[in-house]
Amino acid sequence: MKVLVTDPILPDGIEILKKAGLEVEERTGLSPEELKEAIREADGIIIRSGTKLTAEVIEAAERLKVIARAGTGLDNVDLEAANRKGIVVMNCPGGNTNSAAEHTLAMMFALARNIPQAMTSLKAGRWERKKFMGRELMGKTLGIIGLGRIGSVVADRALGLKMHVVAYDPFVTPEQASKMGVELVSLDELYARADIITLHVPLMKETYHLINAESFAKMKEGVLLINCARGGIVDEMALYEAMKNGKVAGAALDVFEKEPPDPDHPLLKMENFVCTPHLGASTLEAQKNVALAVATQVVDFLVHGVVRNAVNMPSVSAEALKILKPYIVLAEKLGALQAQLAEGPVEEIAIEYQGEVSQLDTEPLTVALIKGLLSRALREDVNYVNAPLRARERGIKITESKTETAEDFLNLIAVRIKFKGGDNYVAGTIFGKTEPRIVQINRFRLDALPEGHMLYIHNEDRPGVIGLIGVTLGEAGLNISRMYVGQEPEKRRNVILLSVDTPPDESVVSALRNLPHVLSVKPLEL
Ligand SMILES: NC(=O)c1ccc[n+]([C@@H]2O[C@H](COP(=O)([O-])OP(=O)(O)OC[C@H]3O[C@@H](n4cnc5c(N)ncnc54)[C@H](O)[C@@H]3O)[C@@H](O)[C@H]2O)c1
Ligand SMILES: O=C(O)CC[C@@H](O)C(=O)O
Repeated sequence: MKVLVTDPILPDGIEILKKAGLEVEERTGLSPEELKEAIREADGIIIRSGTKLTAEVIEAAERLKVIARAGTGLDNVDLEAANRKGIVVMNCPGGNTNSAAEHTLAMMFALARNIPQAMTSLKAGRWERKKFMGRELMGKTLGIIGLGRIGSVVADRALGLKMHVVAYDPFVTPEQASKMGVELVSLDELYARADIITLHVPLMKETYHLINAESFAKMKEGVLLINCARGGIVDEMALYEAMKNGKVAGAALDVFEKEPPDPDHPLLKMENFVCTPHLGASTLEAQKNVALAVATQVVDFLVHGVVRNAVNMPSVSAEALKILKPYIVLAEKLGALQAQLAEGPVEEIAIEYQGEVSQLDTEPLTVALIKGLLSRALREDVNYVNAPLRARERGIKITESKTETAEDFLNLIAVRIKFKGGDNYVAGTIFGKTEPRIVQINRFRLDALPEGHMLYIHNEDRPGVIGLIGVTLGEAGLNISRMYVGQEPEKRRNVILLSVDTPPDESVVSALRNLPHVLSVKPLEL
């Protein structure tokens, strides 16, 4: 398998890929056209912020299975296009958190003490001590927008500088914030109170131009602004205006809406504007962390099938996968069984996890079950990434419930589906630690290994029917490897589930259907 690396990552990471037997193609600085060509044959791609994976580029990939970001931000990847193609998208959060937080602090000091400007002036032969009067950080209020990984490290370090820290983050509780020593406030209150504002939110629809002319109007006179998160969160022209009219006394940007910014960008001409070319993660430590992390994740996924830090499918660690794997297999087979039993388009799937399995992370099992069900109709167009999306697109309602105990079994996955015109119930369990079994199909209780070519037969409970079925299959050269027979006494009906070594063709199925007392025959593939 081939991994394309289109932004520089440290050799330590490349080594890990090669040692795992992956072919590595390092090609940086590609044009969009060159990227489309290079990605065509890749099984995985590793990127940083320099590569834009647009829908058009992703569409050009013919066997791509994973997009891995050596870093955090995924705003340069068209996630929807990746979802549509069933490509796993993963990042390496955490590896550059400290570096990005320290860069933010460096920017804060640079702004507060005019370090870049003073240095430029001195290097130009001037000695301007009066001009570069600074301000202390101690006692000032720092407003953090986005109290996630980086925001909280910045908060911790700022508290060490004896600053007051207020933060706005709608997804953090006041209790969580207060444990960090941070006061959670509304965005307007943050604008009103902060002497310095720093941004640590991802760039999304909701955060695009979050800082705009209206927000500057609500800020304190002489506020300092720092953005080491993503370009586009700040409306750069509004910032320019706010700096020109003195509302913002200084601003520091590590990131720009367009990278690199045009050389005549008006902010670059402002003296109180400090900037770096997207260096937040550019430390040896962070680059080593992300190179090792991204390479290990890609190897884990391409070579061992283990998914970590994926943003578009449930992530499962290697340890968890060992426990979950048999249930994933069972869930997928239950989905496939339901798809083949359904006599109309599926409208609803209700999954109940009972007993031991209810204590596990069942999200991957639900995804596997949906995949098993939809694979019958959509084949290669559905996988673990896009299965829930495909189900939603088809208007299928999915519900999941859990009960701690399972009657008669240690663990049970029960699935009822509603389709146009009826419903079906199937349930399965894991025997021992790894053996999947189907234990119920509607009211028929059984103990069947869900594997290979099977026939699901309803017949009237009369002597000789099973014999006739055996003879018909034997005459067609089909060997029965397993057979499960159950009764529905009140209707005097039998249900037979049998496994055959080779798939029965249509003539055999129709011969079985024509046998006396046989009511229905359904071939199944599990
Ligand atoms: N400059 C660099 O080189 C560099 C390096 C690393 C990360 N980053 C960027 O820094 C940003 C933060 O990274 P992180 O690892 O801390 O991410 P994170 O996911 O840990 O934290 C983001 C926080 O933002 C909050 N949030 C989301 N929407 C919000 C909104 N509308 N208002 C307020 N808060 C909101 C979330 O609840 C979360 O707590 C990302 O954009 C990332 O790409 C930049
Ligand atoms: O690739 C980089 O150096 C930038 C990384 C950073 O922006 C991130 O989001 O992790």
